[in-house]
Amino acid sequence: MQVDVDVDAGGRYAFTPSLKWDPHVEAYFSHAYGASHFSRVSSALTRPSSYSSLRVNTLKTSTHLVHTKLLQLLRHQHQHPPLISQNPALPDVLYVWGTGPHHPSYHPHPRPAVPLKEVIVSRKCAEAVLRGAQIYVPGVMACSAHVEKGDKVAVSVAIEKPTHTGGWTLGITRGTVLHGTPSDIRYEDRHGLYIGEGVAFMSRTGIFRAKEGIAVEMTNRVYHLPSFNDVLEGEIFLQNLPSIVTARVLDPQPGEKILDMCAAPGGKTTAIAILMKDKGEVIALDRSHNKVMDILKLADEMEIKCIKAYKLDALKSVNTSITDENEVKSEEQSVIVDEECLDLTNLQKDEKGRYLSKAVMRKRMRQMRNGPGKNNSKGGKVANSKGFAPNSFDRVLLDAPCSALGLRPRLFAAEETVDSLRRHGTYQRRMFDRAVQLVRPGGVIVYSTCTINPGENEALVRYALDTYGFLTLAPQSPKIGGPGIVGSYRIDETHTEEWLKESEAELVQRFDPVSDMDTIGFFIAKFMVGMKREA
Ligand SMILES: C[S@@+](CC[C@H](N)C(=O)[O-])C[C@H]1O[C@@H](n2cnc3c(N)ncnc32)[C@H](O)[C@@H]1O
Repeated sequence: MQVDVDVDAGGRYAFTPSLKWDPHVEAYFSHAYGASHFSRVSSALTRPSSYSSLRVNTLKTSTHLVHTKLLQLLRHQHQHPPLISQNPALPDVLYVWGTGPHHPSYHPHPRPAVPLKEVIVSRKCAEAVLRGAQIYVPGVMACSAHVEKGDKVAVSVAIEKPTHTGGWTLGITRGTVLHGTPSDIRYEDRHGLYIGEGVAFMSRTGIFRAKEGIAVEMTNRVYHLPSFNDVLEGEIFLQNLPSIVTARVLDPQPGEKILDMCAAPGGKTTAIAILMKDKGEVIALDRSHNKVMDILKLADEMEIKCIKAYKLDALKSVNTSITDENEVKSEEQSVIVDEECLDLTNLQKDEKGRYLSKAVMRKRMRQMRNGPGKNNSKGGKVANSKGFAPNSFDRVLLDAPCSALGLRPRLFAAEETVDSLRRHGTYQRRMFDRAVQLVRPGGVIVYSTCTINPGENEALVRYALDTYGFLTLAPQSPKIGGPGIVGSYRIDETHTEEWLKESEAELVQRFDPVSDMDTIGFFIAKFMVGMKREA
């Protein structure tokens, strides 16, 4: 009989990650948070939250009913089912509690002195595994020789390292053989980066030959978070607590017209529509075709009718030349055409019988090809929009694309520099300008991000209030997060980034990964729009 043995000499098989930052970014964040608090934030980011929050689709069911169904399901699946709890401030939300960190014991090879069988996964794969996922084929980078289906394997993570040219790389050729000895690739680097033990679902050869599928099923994890794939589809949505709060802060009312400027995959869009009891109009934009498809799919699953999703660059969302602000330009019908299979040697004719040049033929094919191809587009119908007339929305949500430095668990952050963080800020200000144009006087704008970077949060609020005299910060309900950051930071001789004034700090919500709420890092600001004057 094989026994669990703690093979962990010297903490090699522990999980004790530490997040590396660009030194200038670290200095900037240490100034904003204080060095010791930032060090705790940095460490909290490497762990998943201790619970998953589920938002109930109250159009289809009730929180009580979902609670009962989940209890049954979890009791059926687990010997010690996870705890489920509720927050009185958020009646449509259930928390399902995970456990960890655990210290798995790894099974040694049956023959003494033969090293453990091991698998190294990519950093992104490991982050998903820490959130409860299994290991899929593309995530495996290296594997011991002779791993067979059913073998137990110790799973560690390879994290990016700097290249000579200033970039970052995992530095492992996919398919590398591991010997379990110090001569192995990244042997020292993986010390303290073991995320658990699993059972190989395929042999080593299968793992590197297959294109998809589960490669390793995790059986013994550092963190246990229940997975809700395909569970109560359409009735629940797995969503971070601050995102749930954001939709409530927007406070959409039935019958209103709402714009969600950066909407995919539709978590907040659907939350907004449910709060409106599916009455009114929620316009959801995203610039990616596939992501608009995701919004439509989610709305369909949840049986929500009031959402209209369009593929549109939010920077081009203001159209001063149209009066019918919902006018739709065209519908892209999915046609799957594989360019490589089309014979470009046979010249084709246009509608008037003229021969087309190869360049025109290629362009036409590209336009037709919505199936999986070079643009990776999913098949399906997505509407384009010409944009919307100024002042045409009661409320606008700008859940901006951002550096995402609040997302957890995160095992690598050093790719962001002070310059790249500033570029996010510039992009967000341009988007915010469009939000200001599109909302009606008397309306509301909510701005949110999932980053801990004050340059994308408090600095945006400073820009908004200093640029648009008709905007004021509005109190938020529910208020679960903490205050914003007050002060400024001198980035260089020519540029100082200004954050909030004392009187403004309590009006925004900052979700701190270190706080008792144990959430992702997140920021919400709510603006009331007065009578508009030119900025
Ligand atoms: C933070 S995510 C939005 C998450 C979403 N609000 C939710 O809660 O499910 C940001 C989204 O902005 C989209 N995006 C980025 N730039 C954009 C642009 N210029 N116009 C429209 N969408 C954009 C990205 O494709 C991404 O889906």
